[in-house]
Amino acid sequence: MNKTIAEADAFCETLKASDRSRRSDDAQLFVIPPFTVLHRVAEHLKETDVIVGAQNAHWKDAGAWTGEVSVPQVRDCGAALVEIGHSERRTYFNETDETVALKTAAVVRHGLTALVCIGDTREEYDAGRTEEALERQVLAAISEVDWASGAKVILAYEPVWSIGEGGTPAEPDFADAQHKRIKALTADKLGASLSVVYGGSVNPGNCVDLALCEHIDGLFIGRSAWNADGYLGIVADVTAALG
Ligand SMILES: O=C(COP(=O)(O)O)[C@@H](O)CO
Repeated sequence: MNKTIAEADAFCETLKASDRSRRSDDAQLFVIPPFTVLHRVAEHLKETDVIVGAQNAHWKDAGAWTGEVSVPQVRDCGAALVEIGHSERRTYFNETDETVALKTAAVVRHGLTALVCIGDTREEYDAGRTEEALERQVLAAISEVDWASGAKVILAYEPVWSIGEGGTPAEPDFADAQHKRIKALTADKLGASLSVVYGGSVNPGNCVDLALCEHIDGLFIGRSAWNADGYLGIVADVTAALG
């Protein structure tokens, strides 16, 4: 719940003016703005290589669901990707493993990429139940998807204890171990592993160490990327380190 229209415009202008040669052709950038600026940001960035996504979508295509927004609607606004199951949605808006499963299937059904967030709470982490929590969420997220249709699903490991103000960044080795397990689990269930990106207090000081981890396929950045220069700085550092 950040950015006015004017602020989103300024962010996009900086992104468009950025020196493309400072990053590798392999770098895939994405931004996931609020609904209020989704169409505008998608228009701004449509001639660029930056993917634009929505922060949520309902599992039904249309109907009497006042206040909700559907996958066809966000696709109509220019979204190519939809984030599902962020921990704040799970904590404050009663998002469950079941609704995450329905939403993930809806995103895939419409040909968009589902970016599904999973993560252990502080209590689960302290109790040594990280693996169990992640396995439960992964199995739920993939359970309703029609995998025969060329489904595009990316997982985001976002430890709840690492997100936002007061969050503790995960140690790269710890995050890498979770990613390794998640990838092995998806390979076992689907025949090929899903990509897994890491999110939670990613910042200029830890981005390279995280990105260099063998099983971390990308970074999902909040506060350190709200400012376009901060975002581009991390992209430049990471792509330089990855060669
Ligand atoms: O919530 C996220 C991480 O936020 P940070 O501010 O980087 O901790 C993730 O979903 C990216 O928005």
